[in-house]
Amino acid sequence: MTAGALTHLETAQLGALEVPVPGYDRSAVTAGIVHFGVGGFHRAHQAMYLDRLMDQGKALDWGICGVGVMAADARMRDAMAAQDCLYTLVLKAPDGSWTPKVVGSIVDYLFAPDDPEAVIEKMADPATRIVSLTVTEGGYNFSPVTGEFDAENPAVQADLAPGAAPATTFGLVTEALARRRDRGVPPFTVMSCDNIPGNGHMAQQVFAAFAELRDPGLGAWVREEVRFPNSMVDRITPVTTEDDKVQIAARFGLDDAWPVVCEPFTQWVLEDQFTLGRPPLEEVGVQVVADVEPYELMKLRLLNASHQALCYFGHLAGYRLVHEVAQDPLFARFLRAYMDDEGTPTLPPVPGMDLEAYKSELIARFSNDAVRDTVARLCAESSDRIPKWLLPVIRINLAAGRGTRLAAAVVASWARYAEAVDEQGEPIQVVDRLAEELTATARRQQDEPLAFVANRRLFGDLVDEPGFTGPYLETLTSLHEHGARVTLERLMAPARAV
Ligand SMILES: NC(=O)c1ccc[n+]([C@@H]2O[C@H](COP(=O)([O-])OP(=O)(O)OC[C@H]3O[C@@H](n4cnc5c(N)ncnc54)[C@H](O)[C@@H]3O)[C@@H](O)[C@H]2O)c1
Ligand SMILES: O=P(O)(O)OC[C@@H](O)[C@@H](O)[C@H](O)[C@H](O)CO
Repeated sequence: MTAGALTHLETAQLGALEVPVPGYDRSAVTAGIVHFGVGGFHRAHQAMYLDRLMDQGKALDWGICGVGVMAADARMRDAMAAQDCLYTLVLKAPDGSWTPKVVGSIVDYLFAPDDPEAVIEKMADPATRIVSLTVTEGGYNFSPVTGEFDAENPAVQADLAPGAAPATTFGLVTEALARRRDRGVPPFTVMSCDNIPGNGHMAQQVFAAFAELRDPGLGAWVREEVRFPNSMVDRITPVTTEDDKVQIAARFGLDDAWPVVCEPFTQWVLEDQFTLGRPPLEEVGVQVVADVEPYELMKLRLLNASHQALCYFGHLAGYRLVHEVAQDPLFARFLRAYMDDEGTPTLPPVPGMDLEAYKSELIARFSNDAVRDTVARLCAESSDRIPKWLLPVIRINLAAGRGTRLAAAVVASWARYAEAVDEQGEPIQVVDRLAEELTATARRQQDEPLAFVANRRLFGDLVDEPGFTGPYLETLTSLHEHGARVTLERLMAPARAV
């Protein structure tokens, strides 16, 4: 198909498209949700669930107004503006089939740096009943060891300065909550959809902490009056590539500035704690439960921790795509061994879940070669991920007197990766807000083997735990002497059946 035959994605062209489009009148949809962090995942997950409801003629007063606060979100602002906030979501199945749908549940997008006041007033509007978040693990601004809000962060300090126009999520949301309180409007619910243990509790803690720094009375009000449901969210959503856009144009004749691609699997487990109601999400497959924690722990310690287990070893072994790693039998055995021997024993019973089937499905999902998720995506921002997903597994197992051999090996693989030079002497681009510090410490470890994990802001007291440092050093030494593949072979010997 030539570029001339493409249909630009916009409202006026919906009738001309051959792919499924919103089956509802978008001009009748009003925003009831303000969402911070409109990236790939939000558009593959929450916005898709709302779109499903709207296709059934429901939840038309639960449209989404997206918000970007980071300078880089200007790109999303422009893409959204150019196509009436419409976008194509493509599910990529392992058999090579692509299932497209034009999603219409996002009806507005505000870029906070352009007009913070518009964002605040949108949230202060009584029509806004939920403010949801996918602002990454780093967006919660808390210490990985103490769990406390980092009030020293310069962006937070700037937002606390008297008379300052808020620029962070904390500043914007808190100002809107303050206006609602002053105007006698009940608060909206703050719904975190990030991969953080106890994401609702964490959101409550950091938003209340920020509000308290602004005004202790407001802090107490936020703690008491605002609801922060916990949730478990799951759908592997890689970064959209230029090739995705080219393929979508070729397969569907669609010119979409920023489509989203993802796996077919999706799961959302949510606590029913909403101050001003919620969309009937259970009607489109969301599991609404009283206690999300078991599901959340299952997902973070099996799926997300396994992602970290595969990415550094995988990169060092020369792989760049996630399915290549997961399809390698040695890696699949390692992942399954981590899940069975170390991840699973830390989990409480998970109601209604068959963990054996869940773990097998995870390996199959990672192996989906259509998704083309990248090892680089999983290696990014490790300092925000490892402390939240993997270190709790190590701590719990140490406290219970169980082994930590495999999880410690994963930490060692991160430490080796952070040296920023691979096994062939080629540079590794470490993407992490702490990259400079991490690489400097990792490069010292040839002489000072525990240098990397001596960073107590990330690892707490683990450096004092022989049950951790023993296997950690064993793997680190092996990585330096024999490389990733041989190290994994040694870790997996004698052979385990997967
Ligand atoms: N991609 C996935 O497979 C997936 C699956 C489940 C959950 N999630 C959750 O969603 C989050 C976002 O993933 P994504 O794939 O959409 O990433 P993305 O990079 O496409 O989007 C992230 C969005 O968060 C914003 N953001 C980043 N830091 C911020 C901060 N400090 N304050 C405010 N906004 C900030 C970015 O500007 C961007 O809009 C993940 O970190 C994770 O917690 C992702
Ligand atoms: O997006 P992050 O930063 O939470 O973590 C990277 C991946 O492990 C994660 O995105 C998974 O793909 C996702 O959690 C699957 O549901």
